Amino acid sequence: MSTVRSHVVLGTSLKMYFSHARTLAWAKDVAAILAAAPAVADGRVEFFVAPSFPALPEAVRILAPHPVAAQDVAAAETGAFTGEVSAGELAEIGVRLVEIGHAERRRLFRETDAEIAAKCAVVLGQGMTPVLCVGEPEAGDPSTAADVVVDQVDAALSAALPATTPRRVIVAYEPHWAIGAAEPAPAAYVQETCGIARERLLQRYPGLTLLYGGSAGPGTLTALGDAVDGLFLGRFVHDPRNLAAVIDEASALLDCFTH
Ligand SMILES: O=C[C@H](O)COP(=O)(O)O
Repeated sequence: MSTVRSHVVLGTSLKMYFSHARTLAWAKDVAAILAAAPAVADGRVEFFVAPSFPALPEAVRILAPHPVAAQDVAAAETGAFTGEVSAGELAEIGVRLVEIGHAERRRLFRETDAEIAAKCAVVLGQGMTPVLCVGEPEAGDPSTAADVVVDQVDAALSAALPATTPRRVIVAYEPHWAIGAAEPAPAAYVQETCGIARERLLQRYPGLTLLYGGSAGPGTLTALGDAVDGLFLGRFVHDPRNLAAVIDEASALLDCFTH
């Protein structure tokens, strides 16, 4: 497949894997990697990280000017919701993106489409970018998977984002069965699913950025070609050297296109 791209978006969630100390040490290593990458400096490769809530303020400071994301947010704007964190407070401390509807939140915490839609609305209301996670629970065929993706995106965004609003939205396509696996979903499956879904979604969400997530790492971006705008990474960049390898790979793909 040809690689036609001018910009790559890479993000990662640390989920609940790291201690506070390890998160900050990892963020410092990553800040150094980003500072040394020309394609990051000139904006062709964009990178965001979603650490746990307590690490957010320090991560914002360490990784600046690169954006930091929260892994979740309250569906309500404010009030008596013990244990929740509001979109307003996240924006106040410098968070710029918020992950919403991850497979683990849908499955383990029974998060519903209505809650996910409400979270998207409060995040957009605060001027932040939702990183909306979607994907089918079980492996099937790409056309059925694309239906799930389109339905989940519509359920999350159609009320909060009128069709004419060119607001940036990041959709992370993560087949649930490929998360925490030994390897990503087969490239041909992802390419076909994303191709069908993107065509249907772009008409309604012109600011759409489509990422692939699920056991992604070095080699995934090259395998996927131009089917996605980037990757939502997990375990395989816990070692910062692997993140450096993915950034190098993204830079090489961009160089192929621009030279
Ligand atoms: O948030 C990231 C995704 O769920 C992927 O995680 P993973 O690469 O560890 O499977």
